[in-house]
Amino acid sequence: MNMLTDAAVETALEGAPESKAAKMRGEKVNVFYGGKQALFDVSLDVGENQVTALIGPSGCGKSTFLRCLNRMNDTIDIARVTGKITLDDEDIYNPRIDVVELRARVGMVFQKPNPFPKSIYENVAYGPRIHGLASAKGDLDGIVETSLQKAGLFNEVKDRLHEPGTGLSGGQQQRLCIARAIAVSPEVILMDEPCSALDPIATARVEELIDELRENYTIVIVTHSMQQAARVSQRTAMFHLGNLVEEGPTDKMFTNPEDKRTQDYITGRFG
Ligand SMILES: Nc1ncnc2c1ncn2[C@@H]1O[C@H](COP(=O)(O)OP(=O)(O)OP(=O)(O)O)[C@@H](O)[C@H]1O
Repeated sequence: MNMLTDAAVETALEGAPESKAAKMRGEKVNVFYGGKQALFDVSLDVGENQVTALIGPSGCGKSTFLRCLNRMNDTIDIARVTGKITLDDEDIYNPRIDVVELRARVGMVFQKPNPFPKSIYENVAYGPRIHGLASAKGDLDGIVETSLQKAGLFNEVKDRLHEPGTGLSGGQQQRLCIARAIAVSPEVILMDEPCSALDPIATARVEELIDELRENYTIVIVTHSMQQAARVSQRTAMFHLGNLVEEGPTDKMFTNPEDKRTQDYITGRFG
């Protein structure tokens, strides 16, 4: 006899740790900087419309893995990547892939807010303009406004769109960088310690924003803050010395990890 009614199954599934279809997938990824290997056979799925946090002690390879996801490691002469990384099942290291287009689909937000030395408007308009996403000035205005709105910044800057982006506070500058990433309609947003230069209030604002953004985007975030990983992510991946130690639902990783290294790291015994 089937003991579970449909409603009970639904409830059980709702309560189950979120495991979503992979938007991106790394398979046996190795990265070398010259003769030094920084990642060893890392296989990790990035679920669609969720936040995946990459954690682990300094130098364990979190940023290196993140940079593989939009081929930012290509910009480092001595870096060499082997293995396979897919976006919607397409190999992003295939020579036919247009890297500029890839980086529009897989955008990036860096540790230190880095607005261009241009107006707030131009910071956001630049990407859509070079990617030909707006055919008329009105379209571009619309993209700029929507992107700033999605980044939770529009109300704060709507009266000074033509003033320099560098004149904003650190937290506002980081949200401007998020608006700039959103403006080219990415599918995935990579964030490398996006709050490390921000004060607690600006951090809380960006964390709220990350939570809102996952409805429409897939997000991968590198963070040194265990609290941040616990607050914003649904999945967490723990790295150590270039290896992926384990990955799983964030709740489980922080309450009942499988590996002693994860346990030691989250309880502050090393790192
Ligand atoms: N451009 C580079 N050239 C040479 N070695 C590098 C380069 N970038 C990273 N590495 C090395 O690769 C390893 C992994 O570095 P990575 O920056 O990915 O670690 P991380 O976990 O993000 O560290 P952190 O938390 O300190 O930012 C380290 O040993 C680092 O020294």
